[in-house]
Amino acid sequence: MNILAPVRRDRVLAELPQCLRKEAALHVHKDFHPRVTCACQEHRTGTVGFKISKVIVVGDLSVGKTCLINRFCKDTFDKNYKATIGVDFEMERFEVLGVPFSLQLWDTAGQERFKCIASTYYRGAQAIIIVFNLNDVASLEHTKQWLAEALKENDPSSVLLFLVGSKKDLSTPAQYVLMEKDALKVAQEMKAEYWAVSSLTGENVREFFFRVAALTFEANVLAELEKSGARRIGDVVRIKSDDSNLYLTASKKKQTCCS
Ligand SMILES: Nc1nc2c(ncn2[C@@H]2O[C@H](COP(=O)(O)OP(=O)(O)OP(=O)(O)O)[C@@H](O)[C@H]2O)c(=O)[nH]1
Repeated sequence: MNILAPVRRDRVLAELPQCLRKEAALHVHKDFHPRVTCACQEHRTGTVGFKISKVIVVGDLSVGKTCLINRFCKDTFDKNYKATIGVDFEMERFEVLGVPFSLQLWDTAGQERFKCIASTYYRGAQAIIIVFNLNDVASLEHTKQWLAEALKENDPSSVLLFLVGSKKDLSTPAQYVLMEKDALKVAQEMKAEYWAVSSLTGENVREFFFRVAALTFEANVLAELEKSGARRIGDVVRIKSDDSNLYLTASKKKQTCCS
């Protein structure tokens, strides 16, 4: 019995959404990994279509975590601040390369007094979104601490990281350029993919969550193929690439089929 809501037509991904900045991206390939595309075509994605992947959203109080999730999931924006007490979550259903895929987006409290409740929900995340305010440099500085706390509960070698600058509508172009320079450095150090968004105008919000869904899906399918013994020597490995700041890379030999 399928108890999940059907996938909305505007949540269908037939192509890999591109990164915002090549300098700080999880990878810059134009398409999904060929083995992932092939596995989807051949209906060999195992349990991926039935799984729900957990994504946690962390960051300082009032940086705009709730607004970011609400803009994407409900297409709403509330200008009044209401602190998140503990946690809250939203489910989002996608269809990626014809395969259903679900994300559970966990909105956590940034306020110190609610943090200890929130941190008990960090475990088991496949992706961590660390949000800072593009107009508040302290909130960028604090992202390292948020990451460290979230990683205490998760496997740093397999979790996908995203560093998101919020409230882009409040920055002048000149201020934005300066902040982006610092944010790219932080993202590179963390091995996170960088995004800048505005929940007020909606700029980049959909693109960002589609990218999160696509990369989480890709990682899930690759893990599933590996589990089912389909992995070949020289295939996808998670490496640190010093020259290019790319965090996921594929083999030099391009594969045309994954059978
Ligand atoms: N101008 C502008 N304001 C924003 C944006 N995103 C959020 N805000 C405002 O910032 C305030 C805080 O937003 P929230 O989304 O509640 O912040 P939060 O990070 O969830 O806060 P905590 O729950 O305390 O952790 C609210 O008044 C929002 O209206 C944005 O993109 N642009």
